[in-house]
Amino acid sequence: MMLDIRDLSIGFTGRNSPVEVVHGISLSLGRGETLGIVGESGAGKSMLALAIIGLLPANARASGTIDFNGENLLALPERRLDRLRGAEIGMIFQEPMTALNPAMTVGHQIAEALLLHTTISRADAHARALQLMDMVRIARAESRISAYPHELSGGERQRIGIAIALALKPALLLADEPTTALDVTVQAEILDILDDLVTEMGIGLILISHDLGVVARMADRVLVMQDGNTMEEGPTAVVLRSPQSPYTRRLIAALPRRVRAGLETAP
Ligand SMILES: Nc1ncnc2c1ncn2[C@@H]1O[C@H](COP(=O)(O)OP(=O)(O)OP(=O)(O)O)[C@@H](O)[C@H]1O
Repeated sequence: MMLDIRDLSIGFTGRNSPVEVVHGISLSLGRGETLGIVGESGAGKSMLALAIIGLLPANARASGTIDFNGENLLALPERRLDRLRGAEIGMIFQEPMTALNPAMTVGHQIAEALLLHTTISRADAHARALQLMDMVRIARAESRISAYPHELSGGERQRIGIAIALALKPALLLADEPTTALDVTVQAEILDILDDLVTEMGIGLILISHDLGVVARMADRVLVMQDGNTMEEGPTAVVLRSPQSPYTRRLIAALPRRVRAGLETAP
């Protein structure tokens, strides 16, 4: 397995007693697989993703192991983590505007990821930025490459976020509510792009969402979290067809009827 998390707990130290928000989660993911993590606000989904990429808040403490290709990410020195981040593990955030630099053209931001981590020339980085923009299906990339983030739509900004995350061909992509801020139609396009990347590039994708409908469409396996615990984990079709935990049943029941009907007829 590319990623193998065992007994991961995350807590916050504070003036009062320490508070644990993730309690002994285990999961694994291979290349070309999508794992959906679903659960309501405060379940600990984002903390889990931040622990994997080594970006937990300063007052957070994690225990357990996060084995990524044979290395325990929780025990790596910061410099090694810095290299892994971006190069081997990419992350896409909910609100692309806050992840992008408003004062830099989008082409420049994609190229910068390449220039920082590789010995590529400026001209090649520019050409590669264009290619990446094509990959995330930005029409007329040549004319959009010199646009600033505010000149793009929300969906286009999220595509740029994905292009940056992909620049260095990571093996693992973490997407935390990547479509929550977007219109439904744009949401579907972004999910299709992510789905294609998993298939075509063999990326392992962790897709985090509070929306079981989104996860059900995308994920091979699903992990249901509540209050920092795993409530249920298994192949998506099995979990949807015969949910074991009352919490999962409630999530399924809360889906719009049309979505539920679609899930039942899905392969
Ligand atoms: N810096 C912090 N200090 C203390 N507690 C925190 C801090 N950041 C987050 N938490 C707590 O950690 C818990 C898990 O938060 P997390 O953001 O992982 O949830 P989530 O499932 O991603 O929810 P959402 O969908 O709202 O982002 C929450 O109870 C939150 O209050």
